[in-house]
Amino acid sequence: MSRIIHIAAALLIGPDGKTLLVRKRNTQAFMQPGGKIEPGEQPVNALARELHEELGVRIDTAAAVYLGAFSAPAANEPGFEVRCELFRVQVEGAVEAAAEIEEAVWVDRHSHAYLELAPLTRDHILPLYTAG
Ligand SMILES: Nc1nc2c([nH]c(=O)n2[C@H]2C[C@H](O)[C@@H](COP(=O)(O)OP(=O)(O)OP(=O)(O)O)O2)c(=O)[nH]1
Repeated sequence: MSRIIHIAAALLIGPDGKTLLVRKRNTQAFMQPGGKIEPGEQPVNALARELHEELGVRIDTAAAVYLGAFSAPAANEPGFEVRCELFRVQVEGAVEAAAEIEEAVWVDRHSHAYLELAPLTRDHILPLYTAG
């Protein structure tokens, strides 16, 4: 039976409609900003905490739109599945890669073709973004 990692993550949309992907230190694949939900923590609060730690972004949790739960093989932990509570979050100001984020890139519907993507992002979240 596969082991499950529960995360909260963002489909983060910038002022020009592009979406943000991040790559963590010592890893290759780009993925959604976000991270693990701590015991007893509401997913949207986990998301707000992670976005602040990783990108210096403060979000209004009431304005985050819940898009559903999505699962895929975990990118950086072989044998694990990631289960993601996904929220659409609009940001207006600048974002700044911090903590374990090595790189953050804004992509549009066409410009992500050359990036190595985590399965969840590649198979579920970017298709949702592209269709939207
Ligand atoms: N944040 C995030 N993690 C993802 C995505 N896709 C995916 O497979 N994962 C995996 C990578 C990791 O195995 C796990 C998230 O763990 P993490 O270590 O980044 O989370 P965290 O920031 O809470 O870290 P920590 O508390 O363990 O330090 O989920 C995604 O789109 N976003």
